[in-house]
Amino acid sequence: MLALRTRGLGKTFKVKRKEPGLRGSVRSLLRPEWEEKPAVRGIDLTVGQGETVAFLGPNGAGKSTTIKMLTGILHPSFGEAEVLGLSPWKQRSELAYRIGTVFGQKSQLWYHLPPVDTFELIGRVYELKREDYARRSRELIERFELGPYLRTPVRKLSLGERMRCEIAAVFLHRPSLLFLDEPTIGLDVVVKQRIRELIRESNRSEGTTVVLTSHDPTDVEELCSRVVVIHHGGLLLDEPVERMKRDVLNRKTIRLTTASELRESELPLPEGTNAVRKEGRTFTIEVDLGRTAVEDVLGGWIGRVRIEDITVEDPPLEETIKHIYGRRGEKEEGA
Ligand SMILES: Nc1ncnc2c1ncn2[C@@H]1O[C@H](COP(=O)(O)OP(=O)(O)OP(=O)(O)O)[C@@H](O)[C@H]1O
Repeated sequence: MLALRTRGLGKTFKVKRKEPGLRGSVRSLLRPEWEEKPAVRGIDLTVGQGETVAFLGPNGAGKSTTIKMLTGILHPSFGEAEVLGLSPWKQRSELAYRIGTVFGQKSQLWYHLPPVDTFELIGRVYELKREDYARRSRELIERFELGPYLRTPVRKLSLGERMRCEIAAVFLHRPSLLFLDEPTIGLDVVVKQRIRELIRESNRSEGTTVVLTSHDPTDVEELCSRVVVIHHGGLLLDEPVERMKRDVLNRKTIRLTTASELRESELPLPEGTNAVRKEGRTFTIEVDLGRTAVEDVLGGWIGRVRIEDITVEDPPLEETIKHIYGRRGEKEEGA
């Protein structure tokens, strides 16, 4: 069964054209001129029930606009969408009973109230039967280990504690489709891991469909089986995470600061590595894990290079997307 399907879904915003300077501001106030700004350029997408899909793209790519159309917040300019068999903008309140949304940057809990009060409120808004609400909230409080924070006003909770409550709250009405927008933003590594486990477990035990946006590659790797990349409002890539990992995430970035000035030619770089930047004494080196291992690269420097500092990181998602974009461009040119 399909959780959602879109055909040629798009949104064009009408924005005021503004000329520079004070005179321009006054003119656009008195005699505004409008221009069309395409945000989403016609997306075809299907997501099956129970799938876990990462929805990625650089800032301004059109992710939020797409999610807002799929949740009925925005009316599209063209195209069609069906979410759980409903039209999001025509049957918005019906849909609200069946989906859940978490925005990492915005809280749905009442700031001055303890989470337990918001839970009660959500139970009433979604018209859950008393005994059903009691059973479900008990189960979630246990699973998310919320006991210690339940009666503390939200304003006094740490970000990690609050996010656990946020995610538990969204599961109260048993949504069959979850939209998670940056659910682990700003959290420390341990809390991020716990949040991911809880989302994964809900997907496994309740078959909840998950559509996630995140700038953290670990969220994508650990939570999703499929990745959809949007760029300049259009679909760029739609493939299993495994394949993307093999092709693109199979890289690490090493940042090496040497204790003394070193020319690029003096740094031993084995096959499968590529020095992409040198700023002062800091080199940025990309490692293709399919061709060499990070420890072999580091091993080649020990005793030969005086090292002041070294870090090993995943390439930033923005770079990964640029890499995908480059690869696609090459394919299209070659076609
Ligand atoms: N209400 C609006 N009016 C005019 N333009 C808008 C509006 N909302 C979004 N846009 C524009 O549409 C484009 C897509 O924005 P959107 O917020 O969907 O991107 P995004 O992929 O979610 O980015 P981010 O990762 O930064 O949240 C951007 O160029 C943005 O400036």
